[in-house]
Amino acid sequence: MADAVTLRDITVRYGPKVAVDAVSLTVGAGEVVGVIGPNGAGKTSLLECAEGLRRPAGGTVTVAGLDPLADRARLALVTGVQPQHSSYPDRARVEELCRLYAGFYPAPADWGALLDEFGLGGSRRSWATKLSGGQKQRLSLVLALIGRPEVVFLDELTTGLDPTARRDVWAGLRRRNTDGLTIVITSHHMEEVEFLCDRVAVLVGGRLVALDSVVGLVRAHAGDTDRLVVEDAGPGLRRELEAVDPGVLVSPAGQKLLVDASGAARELVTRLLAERGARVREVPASLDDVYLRLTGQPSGGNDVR
Ligand SMILES: Nc1ncnc2c1ncn2[C@@H]1O[C@H](COP(=O)(O)OP(=O)(O)OP(=O)(O)O)[C@@H](O)[C@H]1O
Repeated sequence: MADAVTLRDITVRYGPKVAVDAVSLTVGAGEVVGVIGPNGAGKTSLLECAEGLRRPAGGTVTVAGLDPLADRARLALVTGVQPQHSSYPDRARVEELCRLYAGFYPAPADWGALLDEFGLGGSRRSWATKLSGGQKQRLSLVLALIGRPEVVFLDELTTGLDPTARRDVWAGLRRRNTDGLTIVITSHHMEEVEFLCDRVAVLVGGRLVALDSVVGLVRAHAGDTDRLVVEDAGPGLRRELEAVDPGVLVSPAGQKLLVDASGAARELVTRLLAERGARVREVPASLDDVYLRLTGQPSGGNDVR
């Protein structure tokens, strides 16, 4: 697989602050790569170097065989960018923006169909600035896709989108990826990254601390953190479980309890649950667990699957 994006030893500085510290990352043509990490980890700064929006203090970048800064005009024809925050002119309707963007490219996509696909068909005549946060986010995705790019950079892809819209966006990107689109996303939603990404780069404090498939990351960093789901937990069971050991974490999830326990505490928990006749199943460790391990903080997602 040829590389669509090559970032080699990229360093970004803001004054004395090192925001990205010698990060190397390649993205194969047709691959989907996610960049995750806490706020301020350097994800946007790194992407901006690939998008031709920022000159790194050190390192080299190639995107679709081009130098993003020297070949910016050509790069714009083959890449699409969904920035983290979009701002639109005050008096521009959605359809006017689409028409304007379509005019930049030699063979643009059918933007009416794109608007329909991403749930904006009824908003064609709306002022872009008056759209809701989630609608603005979807418009910026439509604008990123209008030029039929080879590579897209999507910064916080579905932040602010309702669950149905998120799934529509994922499905739309999956279809395009099947047709060859290379996708680089940043996201704080681990479920999204698990669903979409072939490989995941984890940034912490500007450094690349891990890069692998989700399965590889889980195996390397969270192999011993399978969780227990207790079905139909009776009253009082949560307190009993928490009393087993201070290291036991119990979260309520509807009628269920989600239990994190390892080592000796896990054995005690398992015995207690057997004594109480609880129905228990194991959920494999997930990217959430990897994130927690590598960053020391929860990702915000804690779904029982
Ligand atoms: N224009 C700027 N001037 C000065 N410092 C900046 C600038 N942009 C980013 N930073 C700093 O660089 C670091 C990395 O920021 P960046 O936006 O790349 O992180 P991020 O991982 O994308 O964060 P988030 O998840 O919050 O979007 C942060 O400490 C941030 O405060």
